[in-house]
Amino acid sequence: MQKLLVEGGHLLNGKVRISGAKNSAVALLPASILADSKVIIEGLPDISDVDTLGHLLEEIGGTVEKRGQTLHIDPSQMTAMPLPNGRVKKLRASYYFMGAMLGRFKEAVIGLPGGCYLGPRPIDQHIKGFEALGAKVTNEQGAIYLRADELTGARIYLDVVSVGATINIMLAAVKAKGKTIIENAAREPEIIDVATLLTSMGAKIKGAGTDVIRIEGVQELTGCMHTIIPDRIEAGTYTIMAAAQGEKVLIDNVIPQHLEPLLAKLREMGVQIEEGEEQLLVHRGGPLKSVDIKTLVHPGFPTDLQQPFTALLTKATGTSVVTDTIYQARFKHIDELRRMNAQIKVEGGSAIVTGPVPLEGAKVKASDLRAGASLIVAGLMAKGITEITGLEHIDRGYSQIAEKLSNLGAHIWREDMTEKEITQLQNL
Ligand SMILES: CC(=O)N[C@H]1[C@@H](OP(=O)(O)OP(=O)(O)OC[C@H]2O[C@@H](n3ccc(=O)[nH]c3=O)[C@H](O)[C@@H]2O)O[C@H](CO)[C@@H](O)[C@@H]1O
Ligand SMILES: C=C(OP(=O)(O)O)C(=O)O
Repeated sequence: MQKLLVEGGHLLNGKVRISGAKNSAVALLPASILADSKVIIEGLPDISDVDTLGHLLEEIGGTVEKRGQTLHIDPSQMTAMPLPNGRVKKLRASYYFMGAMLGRFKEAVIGLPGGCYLGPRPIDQHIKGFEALGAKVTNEQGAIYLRADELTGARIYLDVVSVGATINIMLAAVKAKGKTIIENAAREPEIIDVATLLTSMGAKIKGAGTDVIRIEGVQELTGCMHTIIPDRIEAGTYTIMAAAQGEKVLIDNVIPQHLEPLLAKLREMGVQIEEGEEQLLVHRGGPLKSVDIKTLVHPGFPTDLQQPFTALLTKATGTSVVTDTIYQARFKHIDELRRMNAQIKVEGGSAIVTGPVPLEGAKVKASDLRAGASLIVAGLMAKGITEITGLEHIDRGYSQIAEKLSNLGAHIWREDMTEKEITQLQNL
């Protein structure tokens, strides 16, 4: 087991290249199940969620070959192998095996997913969608059993705007008989990316990226090649790091339009940002001003950037109010930031940040992926050394984060934990 050490106070300079999007990758890999021949996905991030999904594809009989950042997936020999336990629990996106296996085999057994604990994360809208398409769905001892004699297109109105439900229903519907309409669909760029892959495979999908998606079922889907979009949350995280501790940082391989709500807030704080076609240049400016943020469904401020942004707000002058309307309890990073001297209180479902305060290095634990990013942002600014444990969360979603930050001039490195430290951590 390892920990991450960050010696704060060093200015960031230079260029960082953004990897492929985690939340696309984790849907694109399961989508390959629907094809009858080889699917090639280029530009994948080097993260443990991708490795885990690759192993799950192998568990059901697929052949998965990694060549650099490209995966060659041969789904032709896959079967409806039940996956009630094991790796499915290591991440959230294993739920996409439900839609993809139901679409191909008309049956699936998938254990309830894991992923970041951000308060309750129900999947009732996924199940409502599968049932509307004709599947019988039961929950037996923590695994979801799905079976259909035939899948038939349906009109499905999502009661909650959900990324996972939108993609999962698309996966199940592309081979259903007739037309499916998903209303009140989520509009994230990752949904468009998955629809692009499915369309290259032969699916007929219109409206991905809007709140009404229309799918005309087809009988066969074939192999294809697809290049993933850049990770807007990773790009946003580095933009926040540059605002926190950068001198002149170029963020490369980014689609600036995907980051508009973040960029607007950073500019409101006084951060100088230049936008190129696929790049952002973040300059060191004067003192930062406090701002309020409220996370919303896309295209609002993304919940996945709330935690790293909260760390940046400790540097801003004044009081900032952070409200997460997607995950009201996504505040596990706050106690850890407080250990580093941050002045933040959670009141009435919002975090209230008072700044500026000089942060101090401390021993802290990442409770989830973006809490980890938040602690790294804080560690870069803090006086002294910050020791971060819980790296398994950070590694789910950030490709080579220590290497990328070291290249920008940060003093950050991994160390093996001693037996004593591991025992102490397990007893926490
Ligand atoms: C793998 C992946 O892509 N993860 C992202 C995805 O998660 P995920 O797909 O799990 O998130 P959803 O968009 O489904 O969740 C949005 C909200 O809807 C609620 N809900 C969702 C489904 C459902 O059936 N019932 C229900 O009530 C959730 O509890 C949450 O409050 O979108 C989240 C919101 O942008 C991001 O934080 C995650 O990074
Ligand atoms: C919450 C996240 O991921 P997941 O849905 O995979 O747990 C995230 O990426 O911030």
